[in-house]
Amino acid sequence: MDNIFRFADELGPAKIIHIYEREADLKAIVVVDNIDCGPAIGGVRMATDVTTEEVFRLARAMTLKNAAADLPHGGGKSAILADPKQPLADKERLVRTFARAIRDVTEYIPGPDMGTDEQCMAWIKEEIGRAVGLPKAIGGIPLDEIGATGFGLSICAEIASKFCHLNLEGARIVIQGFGSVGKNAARFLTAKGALLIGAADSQGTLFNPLGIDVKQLIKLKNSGKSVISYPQGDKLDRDAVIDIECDIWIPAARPDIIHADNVDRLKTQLVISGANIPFTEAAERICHERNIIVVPDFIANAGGVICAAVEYDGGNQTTAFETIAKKIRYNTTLVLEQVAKTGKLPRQAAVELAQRRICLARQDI
Ligand SMILES: NC(=O)c1ccc[n+]([C@@H]2O[C@H](COP(=O)([O-])OP(=O)(O)OC[C@H]3O[C@@H](n4cnc5c(N)ncnc54)[C@H](O)[C@@H]3O)[C@@H](O)[C@H]2O)c1
Repeated sequence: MDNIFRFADELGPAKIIHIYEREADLKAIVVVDNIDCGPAIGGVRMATDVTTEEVFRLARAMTLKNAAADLPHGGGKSAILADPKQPLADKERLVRTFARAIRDVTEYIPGPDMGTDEQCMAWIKEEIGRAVGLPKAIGGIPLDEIGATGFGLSICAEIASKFCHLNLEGARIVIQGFGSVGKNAARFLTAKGALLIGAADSQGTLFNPLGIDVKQLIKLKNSGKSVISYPQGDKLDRDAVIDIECDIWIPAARPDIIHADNVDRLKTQLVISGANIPFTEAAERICHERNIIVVPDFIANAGGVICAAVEYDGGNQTTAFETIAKKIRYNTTLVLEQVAKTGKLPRQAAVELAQRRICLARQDI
């Protein structure tokens, strides 16, 4: 038989639950990884092909992200094994059945993730009284609409740029992935004086060394078009975004985009990780050796979950922005100071920061 305790280590996971509800044909996995800092917050993913191992890895990432952000929350994640594009009435039935099935797992607070949205969270909240990432009408802070994660990335870039003697005013930025995270990172960074010179989506790359009008590009994207429909500038293929020389490169698309075989193509001083695990371990190490600072995902992109935690605590949008700025400013400084002092990899310094906070929380129990 499979070793069901194969993931167990000093942090968790506290619980792995497999749910099968025959009548609704619900198949789901819940991993509550660590609750030393408080009840676990983590998204509900809906996809047909998620494995227990993947849910565990995502839950562990939330443990580190929430602890690093010093939130009163542990890490968890869940998955409903189903097609997220099924008819809405069927999706609602499934999500509500899932909610009722986790009613007593009170140490897990569900949030939105790939394949679920604020409407799904509203159904869960109605069933069991707990969920984050809710619609505005029922007290939620619309984190994608306000650009919570992109805002956090801009704060992170502001601090990190000082560690590579870069002036954000006039800094050339390139963004891979122009969705919710990428668009808002561009919006907040250009408001601080940076110049967007490259942006890519799944259709291709737009390059304009003179600068791209971010408002116009966002309007174009929101109307359903690709970045390559922007009138001025060169239109290149999708992965050409990796080759554009710039000061700050922001991955905001998918995991494992930069690896040992393509990392040498990057010509930048600073990487602010918007996507989750956009660089492989080897690529992060190579960047470190080449003096390119790569700020780890769970430090840079914590804006969304910080916003969710503020919402859970009854706060509003203003409090969310203030809290994101304060926490990301503080953590980016702590991590990069450690790197400068010890020569450690930024990810190692960030993991140690998260682990220290979990240890402290344990002592308080
Ligand atoms: N939304 C959040 O608040 C949040 C928080 C933390 C982490 N993340 C992570 O950030 C990433 C982006 O999230 P999002 O919410 O912006 O998603 P999104 O779906 O809104 O946008 C993704 C964008 O990436 C583009 N893309 C996909 N594959 C690409 C490729 N190979 N090359 C270039 N562009 C590509 C898509 O065309 C799209 O423009 C994901 O990895 C997500 O897990 C999101």
